[in-house]
Amino acid sequence: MAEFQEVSKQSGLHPKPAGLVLQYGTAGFRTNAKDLDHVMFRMGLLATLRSKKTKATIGVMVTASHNPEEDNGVKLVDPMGEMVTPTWEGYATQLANADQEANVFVGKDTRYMTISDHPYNNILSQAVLDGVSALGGKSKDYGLVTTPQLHYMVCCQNTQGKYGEATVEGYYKKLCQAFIQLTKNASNCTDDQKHLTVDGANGIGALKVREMESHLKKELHISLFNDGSKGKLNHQCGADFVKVQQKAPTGIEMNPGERCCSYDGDADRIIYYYSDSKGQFHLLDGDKIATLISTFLKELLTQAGLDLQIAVVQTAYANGSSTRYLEDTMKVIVRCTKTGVKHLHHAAQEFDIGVYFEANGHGTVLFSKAAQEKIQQLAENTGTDDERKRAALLLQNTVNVINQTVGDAISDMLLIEAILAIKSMTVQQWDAIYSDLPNRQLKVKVSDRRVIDTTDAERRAVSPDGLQEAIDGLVKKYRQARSFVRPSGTEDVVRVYAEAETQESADDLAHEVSLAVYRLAGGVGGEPKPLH
Ligand SMILES: CC(=O)N[C@H]1[C@@H](OP(=O)(O)O)O[C@H](CO)[C@@H](O)[C@@H]1O
Ligand SMILES: [Mg+2]
Repeated sequence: MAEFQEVSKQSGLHPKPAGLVLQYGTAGFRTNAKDLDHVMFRMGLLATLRSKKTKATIGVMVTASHNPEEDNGVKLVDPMGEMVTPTWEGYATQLANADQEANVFVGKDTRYMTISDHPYNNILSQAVLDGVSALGGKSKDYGLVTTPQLHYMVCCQNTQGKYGEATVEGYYKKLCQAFIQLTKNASNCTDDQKHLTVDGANGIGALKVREMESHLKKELHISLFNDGSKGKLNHQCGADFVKVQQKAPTGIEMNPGERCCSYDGDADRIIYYYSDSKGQFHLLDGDKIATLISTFLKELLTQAGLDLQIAVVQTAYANGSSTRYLEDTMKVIVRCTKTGVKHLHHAAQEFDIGVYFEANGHGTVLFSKAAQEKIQQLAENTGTDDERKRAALLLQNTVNVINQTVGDAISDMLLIEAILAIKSMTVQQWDAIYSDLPNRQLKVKVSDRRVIDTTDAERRAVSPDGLQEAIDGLVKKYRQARSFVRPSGTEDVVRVYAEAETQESADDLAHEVSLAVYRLAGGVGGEPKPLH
């Protein structure tokens, strides 16, 4: 805290001359010495930040080398003595030229609010706001919002309102209007079709979906459970619990055949499920969602006569059946990236339409600028024939119901509900598009998980020696089997994934691969135990 106040106070003592713009050149900033005071101060700040980032000492050299005596300059030196990386040259230019107009939007979820009167989340977001103001930035505190809502606000702001209005009301209006326009195309939609059970994970998503309800004009009837009024955040509920445990969350009432969905704690993931008449639980994960959405989009593109390339981006955790269905039956391009949304998002940007979902239910759809323009032209062109126009309008509203900035449980839910309504599809029919291969995920503790290095989008291990050969040998024993291991990026474990023709085979394979990891990659604690 103290240093930020100091920064703020000090910053006023080193004002930037009005209108002066300098560029980080080949060798740093260089100009007449009288114009460099603010640059020096700010490069001090930048060097401090870079030092913290690299956990190393950073050099600042004040010199103008061979320039005339009245000039001076400054260069930043990176940890290994090399010049500061080019990306940071850009930051340096921006910081030196900043008219103190940093603008930061801050939001928070409901975390800790369930602990009686504990003000933790206020303290934390206030610390962020203080940090921004200490560096002279402007900020806007959105208070309680979902993660994707905050992403949406930032995008609205930086597109000068083209993406939408940067308010929570604006978000509801845009998404719900698009949803209502879409569902107008659902003829004879029954009350059963309009009903959805939502598990809010006792988090921010519950609050926000309730806030949004009036905008839906009764086109969707939501029964909300785990709304935070009594249960604990993410405890025995929420998207991650449902996906990993492959069972229904506690705290909800499920009737056979009824569609249910779960959000996660900050509402950027969604998972669907239902239980059949025999009480058997069925999960519809991110792969099923990606398949439903891409099927819908592909049909609309054909009807609209639009030649746009559509791709689905997955990770190694995608069920093998989903990949096969997408490639062989739907004939769409499928890409596999490393785990982590930033990788999927990046890959999806390369296509006219990129549908990306992690199996755990985090995902969205990206439309290139050109694709959006083509759709809009067709929708607005008066000469377009009726069928093409209808499809183009549906595509346009689909674009609007989607939060393209990031995976968004609420937006994804509205899109899925609209698709099911338009196609008059039950959750069972959706589930029957393809059958998941039984699968199992396990974790193995090792002394240093970095000994495992992978390649081919994490599907093959290149170290330690012998591990991949061992996995290959085990996989051969089972039908329709696949398995891979990778160090988690968020927990101190090695994750093991296996799928096979039967649940028993998937479980056995996962166990045997866990043993191989334990033996070859420095397992700690007791040996992994068989599941049966
Ligand atoms: C198998 C799995 O679900 N992994 C998750 C998990 O990453 P790991 O690196 O596997 O710990 O957390 C990530 C961040 O939330 C999420 O993007 C990812 O999908
Ligand atoms: Mg989340």
